[in-house]
Amino acid sequence: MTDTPTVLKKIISRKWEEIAERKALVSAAQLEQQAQAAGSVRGFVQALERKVAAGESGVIAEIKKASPSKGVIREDFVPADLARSYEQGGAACLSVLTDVDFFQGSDEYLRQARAAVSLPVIRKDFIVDEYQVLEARAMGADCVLLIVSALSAERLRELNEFALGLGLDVLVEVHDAAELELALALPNRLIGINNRNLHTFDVSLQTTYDLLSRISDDRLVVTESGILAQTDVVAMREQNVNAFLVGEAFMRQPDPGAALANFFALKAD
Ligand SMILES: O=P(O)(O)OC[C@@H](O)[C@@H](O)c1c[nH]c2ccccc12
Repeated sequence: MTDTPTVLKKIISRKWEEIAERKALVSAAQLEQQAQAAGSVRGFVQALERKVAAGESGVIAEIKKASPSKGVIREDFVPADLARSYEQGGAACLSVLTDVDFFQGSDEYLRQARAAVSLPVIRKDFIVDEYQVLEARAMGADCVLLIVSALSAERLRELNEFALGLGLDVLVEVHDAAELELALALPNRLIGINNRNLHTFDVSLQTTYDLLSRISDDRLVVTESGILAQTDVVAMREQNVNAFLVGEAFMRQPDPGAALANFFALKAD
């Protein structure tokens, strides 16, 4: 019996080809020099902490043109304008998709977005190799995403250490209890719970609620994907989830930053 490749598996196998193509153009040694020459990082975790400590929501606002499940999400796509709009709307951080083949993203979008604002930025991609972490640091990212379901336990630990060693923050993303165990074995402050299953694309906010009780207060939980309405934000905040990663709901609005401000304009009582 052969397994039907899930979307995540297709993306990962293409990722290895992409890495080989890129290594042929820029060696790891060259990239290391670029990473060393990159300026200082903007504290990604710190920016979220600051919002949450002030009783506000820490919002990671995503710049995403398209996705494999939704196709093109936004036609009018100028990363620097989107970044400024998000900053004005009160985002704590930005997320920029850099995957080319499945999300129509680009490294250049990350550079353009970051240069337009003073917010920290996460490179949103499918990281499986140290080379991509070096790329992230070299292109100016402040944080990287590590998706537990895309990695072995050992690779997760190695890539995490490598990223932290370069001064990057890391958002470790989980989707179920087994993945969460692996994430909790790391010292990281941030735990992302992806409400979207990357194998099937099913989305349920229940994913976050189900995993919450297993996570102690020394972690900062980021609920990711499928936050579509202010009622979702209210429900999450009632469970003491105060950090959010939101893309599509903002990207579909003419003014994404204004949408963010509306979504999160909640009186803390
Ligand atoms: O557009 P949404 O449903 O608000 O989701 C944003 C973000 O969580 C989603 O893009 C995402 C979360 N983890 C990922 C991993 C890879 C690619 C994309 C993602």
